[in-house]
Amino acid sequence: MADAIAAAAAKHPPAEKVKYQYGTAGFRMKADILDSVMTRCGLIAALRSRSLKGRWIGVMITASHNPPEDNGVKLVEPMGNMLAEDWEKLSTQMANLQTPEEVSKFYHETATRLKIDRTAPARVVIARDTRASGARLLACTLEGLKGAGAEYKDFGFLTTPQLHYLVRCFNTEGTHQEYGKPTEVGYYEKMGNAFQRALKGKEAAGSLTVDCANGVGGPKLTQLIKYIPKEALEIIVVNDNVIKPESLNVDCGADYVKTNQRAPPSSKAGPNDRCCSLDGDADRVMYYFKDANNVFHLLDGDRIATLAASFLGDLVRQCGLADSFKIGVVQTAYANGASTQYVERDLGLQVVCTNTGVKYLHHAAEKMDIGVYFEANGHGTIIFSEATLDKIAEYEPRNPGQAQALEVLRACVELINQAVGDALSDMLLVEVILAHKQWSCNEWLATYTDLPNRLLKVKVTDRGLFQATDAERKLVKPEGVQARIDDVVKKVRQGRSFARASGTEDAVRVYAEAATRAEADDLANKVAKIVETAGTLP
Ligand SMILES: CC(=O)N[C@H]1[C@@H](OP(=O)(O)O)O[C@H](CO)[C@@H](O)[C@@H]1O
Ligand SMILES: [Mg+2]
Repeated sequence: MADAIAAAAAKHPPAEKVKYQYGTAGFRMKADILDSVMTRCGLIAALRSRSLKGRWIGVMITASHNPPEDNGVKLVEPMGNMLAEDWEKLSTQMANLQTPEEVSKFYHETATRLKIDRTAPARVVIARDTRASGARLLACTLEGLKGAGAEYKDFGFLTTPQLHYLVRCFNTEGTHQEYGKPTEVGYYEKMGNAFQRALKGKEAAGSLTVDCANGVGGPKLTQLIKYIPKEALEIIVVNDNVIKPESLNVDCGADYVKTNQRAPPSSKAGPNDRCCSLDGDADRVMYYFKDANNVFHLLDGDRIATLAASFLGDLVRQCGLADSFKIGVVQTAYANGASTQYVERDLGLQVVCTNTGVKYLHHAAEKMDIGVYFEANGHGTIIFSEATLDKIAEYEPRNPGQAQALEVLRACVELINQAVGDALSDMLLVEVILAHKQWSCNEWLATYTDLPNRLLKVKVTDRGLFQATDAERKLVKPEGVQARIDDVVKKVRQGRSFARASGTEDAVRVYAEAATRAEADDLANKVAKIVETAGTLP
């Protein structure tokens, strides 16, 4: 075994002078320096599975919304969650070892230290997005899996959330928590059925145009549509060209729409046409439309969270279960202040703010009966605690009104991907809610008015100097910087601003919002200046 591991690692030596890091979203960088990382992730995935006595672990090869020449890999825990933090560290250590012998030694020493039975079965589910480098990187990963003697199932092309779904299905098969059929078709059937049940005869008003970022979401949505009757919802698929992987995320997709605050230039949507954009691996979704005056409006993750929280709140009340569960909303500091206020004051629900990165939001949501969590950029989902799920399953309605609401609630539980944020599932949920409320995007937009805001990136000598606290809303280091930021913020009406080091890019991000566009821009620029001065070493 030791030799097989070293032999696998020997096939792909690491790139010289590169420091690899399992970051917020796994390893993500230029695809041409990832070969060694993939083989070693294969080894780590096998070891992780052995540490859990052969439960299935997922490996997803993707770089999400990054440019086409990038790629990456993330590992998935048995219930479809993100990799445990101590295993992120082990992955980083493994990726940075130089020789095959060191890799083999590290594998065995880790197994001994963590008391992992090296003869236990190792089982891994693997899939990839549509990037050109994916086939090569898959082969590198398989070498690691074979080197470690793992059993694996290669599902070819999948969206990231589909892979998470499969992992959870395999690990819950035959238990009372059975999540679904562990096949790609099983995913479509589950979504399609739940969508129709949740609609309960309601119809979406007008069609929905979906920009698939020229990524894996395109062909997968085309499959999913076969399970959705056209009378219930007409979906128009655009930017689904996966034959040209160099067009992935280029001038389209959720990140383009969010960053540029505009529709993809290729969009042919007319006034009031409901549109949304997925990202490259279909775990983020952004809604938007142009109003009658051709003004563009974005309905981002905050909007999806508020829409879902208000709908679920209504359903729970209609079921007669209002006193049984507390619904909470989890946001990051990037959530628009108007959305936070809307949830707390208008919906009367609790809001928790966490660090940036979905794993933090997910963990906070796990502590709630029903936890709605979304990043402003459109990544999120809703999770129900086990006690909540049991109660919903066992509850006996007392009248026809309650029975109706309960059916919709149960269908929504099925429709929502409990494992991870899923653009296709989130999108269908939004469609269900709009159909029930008989709302167009205009009514959705009218629930509250976003505060004008600005997000800037500041280059500094060492972003490690910037240390934040209080869900990253305050800087503790460099000393004195927060006081200077507070000083400029307090002069601005409805002003709020913070700076934090990015976890994925070499920069410090500055966010500001205020009563008017001019004030928000001015505040962002002032805070950026403070950061730049503090972060530039003489
Ligand atoms: C402001 C912002 O959008 N930050 C993004 C970005 O993190 P940073 O740590 O800000 O670079 O990438 C993360 C991973 O995709 C995503 O979870 C997060 O929301
Ligand atoms: Mg993504």
